[in-house]
Amino acid sequence: MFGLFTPEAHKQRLPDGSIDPVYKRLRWQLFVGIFFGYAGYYLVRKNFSLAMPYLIEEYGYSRGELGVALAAVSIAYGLSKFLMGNVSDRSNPRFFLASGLILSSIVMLCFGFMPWATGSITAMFVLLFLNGWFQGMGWPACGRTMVHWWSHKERGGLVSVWNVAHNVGGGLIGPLFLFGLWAFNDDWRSAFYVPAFFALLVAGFTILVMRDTPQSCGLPPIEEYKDDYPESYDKSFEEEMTAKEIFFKYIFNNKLLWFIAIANAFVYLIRYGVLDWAPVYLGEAKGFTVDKSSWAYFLYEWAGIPGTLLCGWISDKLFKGRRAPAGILFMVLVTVAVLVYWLNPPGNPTIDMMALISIGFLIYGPVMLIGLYALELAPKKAAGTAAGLTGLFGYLGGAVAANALLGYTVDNFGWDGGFMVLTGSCVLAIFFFIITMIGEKKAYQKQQLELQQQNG
Ligand SMILES: O=P(O)(O)OC[C@H](O)CO
Repeated sequence: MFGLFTPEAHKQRLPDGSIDPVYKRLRWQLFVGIFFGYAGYYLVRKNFSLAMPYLIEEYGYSRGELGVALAAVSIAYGLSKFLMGNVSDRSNPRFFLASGLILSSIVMLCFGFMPWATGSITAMFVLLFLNGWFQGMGWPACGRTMVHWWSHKERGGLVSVWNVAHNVGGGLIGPLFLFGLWAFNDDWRSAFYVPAFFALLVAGFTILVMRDTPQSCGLPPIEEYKDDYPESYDKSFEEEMTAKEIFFKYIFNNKLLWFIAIANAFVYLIRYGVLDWAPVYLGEAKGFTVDKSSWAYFLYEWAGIPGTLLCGWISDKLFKGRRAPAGILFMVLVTVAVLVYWLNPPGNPTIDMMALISIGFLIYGPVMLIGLYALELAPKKAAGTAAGLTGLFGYLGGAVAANALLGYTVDNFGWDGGFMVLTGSCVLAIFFFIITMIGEKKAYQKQQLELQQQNG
């Protein structure tokens, strides 16, 4: 199986006249592959929550027990995005992306068709852990494709458009579940097998459309094609690296990467803290009914789409490709929206909804920027591992804390305590973005100085 992942050998360069049309066609084809591929991953990542009410009713599991099982996804995903990210940096994304999706779908088919799979918390924990692990194969494979096929200057716009794939996939699981209930006589297990079926179709599609590097298709590297070279670029950027080289040369000693990874932990605490607790908070503290809070949940996800696109555009155009200032701007606005969501007295549901939608609109921009920035902070053969490090912090630090720490805080200190944690996270995320911005400026000045010295 691992032979399947081996990066494809470079092919003889195509004649000059074919390079432009082939590059253009393949870039469209690959974008469709990674967009639908990653949306497919979310179909089989977030669907377990839909089955939870039925698991509570039929099997008598407590919320706490299911919460522990669910935490397995975040723990495994955080570890895997980093470790499988490193494997992905040395693998052909055509098969790597599809393999993770197929394996994740198989786990969901087990939940759908094997009664033992939902028969105990241990079985669910193990299966969800496996699912989280396979899920970690998606982002890095898409990242590898983006850094090999789009040049540095193009990536702000590209990554922000690609990034909305996860909102599209995450938003589709609700309607798919309704379709499953309608098509399969109200069988709630369709929450597992219907998205798994669609995810398998997507996996087949990605195998058809995905390719490895431009050189494996007889094309020049993207830097040459677009005449857009990163400052430190040299020929060695085109050679595949060993795991040791990636970790020790480009990841562990990369200070800016560590700062954005820590910022990501706080950003993810807000992303999942607000999202996962929205139905409970709105019901308990603001008197929302279930259907209203489900809508709020859906709108939070889809508001992220225009917000992400706007953030990418602002970062590229207003801040000339610098990521940290756009991150700071959006996080300051997130803080304001979190304060409104917290302090708005009960009885003003429109303001609550507006605040929640604003958080959804604003938070996915920084989420995207951190992923994009990670891709930019390492050479392209180490990009997946770099993004993986931010995922490790985001999920092991942020998402797990969003469930466990927030739940514990709300139990012991009420919603005011919970919102103090969320507001503190906003402030800390901004703080780490500021440190990154200072580092970003220093690195830029150093590069300019080196360039001046080289030129004369
Ligand atoms: O939370 P992840 O790892 O699925 O990433 C979501 C977004 O794509 C981040 O850029």
